[in-house]
Amino acid sequence: MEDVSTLHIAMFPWFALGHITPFLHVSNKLAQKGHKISFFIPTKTQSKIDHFNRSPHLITFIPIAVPHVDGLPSGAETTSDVPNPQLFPLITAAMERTEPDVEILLRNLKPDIVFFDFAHWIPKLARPLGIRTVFYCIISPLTVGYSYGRVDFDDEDSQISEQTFLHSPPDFPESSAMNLHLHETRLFVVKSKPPPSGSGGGTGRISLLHRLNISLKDSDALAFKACREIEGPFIEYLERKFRKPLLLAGPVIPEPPVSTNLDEKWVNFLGSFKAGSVIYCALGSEWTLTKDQFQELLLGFELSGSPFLAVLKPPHGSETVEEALPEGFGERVGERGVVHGGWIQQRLILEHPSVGCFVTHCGSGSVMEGLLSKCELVMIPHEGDHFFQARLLGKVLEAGVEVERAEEDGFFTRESVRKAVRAVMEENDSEIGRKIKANRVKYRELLLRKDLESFYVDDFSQKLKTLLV
Ligand SMILES: C[C@@H]1O[C@H](OP(=O)(O)OP(=O)(O)OC[C@H]2O[C@@H](n3ccc(=O)[nH]c3=O)[C@H](O)[C@@H]2O)[C@H](O)[C@H](O)[C@H]1O
Repeated sequence: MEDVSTLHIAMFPWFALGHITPFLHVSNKLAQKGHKISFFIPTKTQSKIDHFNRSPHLITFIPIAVPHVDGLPSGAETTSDVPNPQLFPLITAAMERTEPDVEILLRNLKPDIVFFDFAHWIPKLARPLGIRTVFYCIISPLTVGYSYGRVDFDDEDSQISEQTFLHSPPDFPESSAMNLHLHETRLFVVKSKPPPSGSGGGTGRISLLHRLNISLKDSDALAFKACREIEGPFIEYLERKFRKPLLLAGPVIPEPPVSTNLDEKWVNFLGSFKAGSVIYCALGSEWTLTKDQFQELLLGFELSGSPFLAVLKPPHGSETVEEALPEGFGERVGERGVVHGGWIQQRLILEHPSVGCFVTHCGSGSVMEGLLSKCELVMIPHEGDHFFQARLLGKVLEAGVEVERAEEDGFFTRESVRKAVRAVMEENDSEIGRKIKANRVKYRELLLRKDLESFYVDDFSQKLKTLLV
């Protein structure tokens, strides 16, 4: 019988840094168990993540040439290389065109297993080659459980509307807490419909949710970056839905940053405030606010009375964050607040003792970093999985507060921002605040438990081996 003491695993994540990076984090954990990894990566993108590779002797990057698709900026490889989300379908189309190269690589490299996510055609390529396929999902089981099976993609007449997504499936855990708001459902409608023609053609015109459904159905096994201690009921829900192995990689806590040096500018700024007093706000790598929401958010921080550091892209229609600031804002907040338009060392900022509150869009990376920090959490979810992460943190785990928004258009006001921030920062003054703080401490301790991560990585590694038997 074949020796399965260690495996050769190929990784083929969706061409977005929010996916490539967590695929590399799980590769690091698997390499610690001795598994060899061939990591398929768009050629120029490799330099952006090289520094996360903790086991270069076991993790080899395999460059993938990304074909040009009309309408994409020259050289664009991932979603972070395009100026707006309307161009994401073109990235999808470019990924589809790598299929012949991926097939040759799989044939030549002969891995035991391939991990993939949105490239729904991987099982079809891999099966004849005797390679097992794992749909590795960096978005939560909760999100997948809520979204799966809502639309019959084989029925061309299937009607898709906001109502399709408004309520949880019948037997869904915590169903009333999970129901989406009307403004949130629209995004799911968009993600259910094929992108418009002129989006690269071919299978690039399969909707994102359709892709997800095919991947879930056709793969040999499902695997999630998740743990039962946090998402138990939702994991059990998926186990009931899919009669195939469901593996858990655990929280997959990224290794600490190599550099321990926070830029001096931020050391000086944060160092001038007392412990736990500063609000840090960042909305991930993809979200650009409208100008009025950009201003409401900042006015909310101003009203809160706390010092703040807001890391935001210039809003739509503005070249810089400075030109978009509310009238008289700089004079009023003075040294108390900074609005920064560039990239920042988020993990180091969150570790700074002066930072007491993290206002997050609930991207999966930021949620984990927030839970691992000592900060209180305020959630302003932006899309897809963010909504569910926000409900999970706010309503199920009761470990943070979500900013209230208008049902119809999702608009949040300065007052709703102020209210959420004050609720967590003055936790000692209210029963709800005290409960949230206690829960946040509980989940931080849980995630930092040494045996939690090692249990999941060991178990994940073992169960992957059984897929070969
Ligand atoms: C497809 C989508 O990718 C999304 O990525 P996004 O960048 O929005 O958010 P994070 O996962 O928090 O990832 C953002 C990452 O960037 C880091 N960072 C951010 C801003 C900054 O100034 N400096 C930093 O170091 C941050 O620390 C985090 O690790 C999400 O996954 C989402 O769940 C998924 O659906």
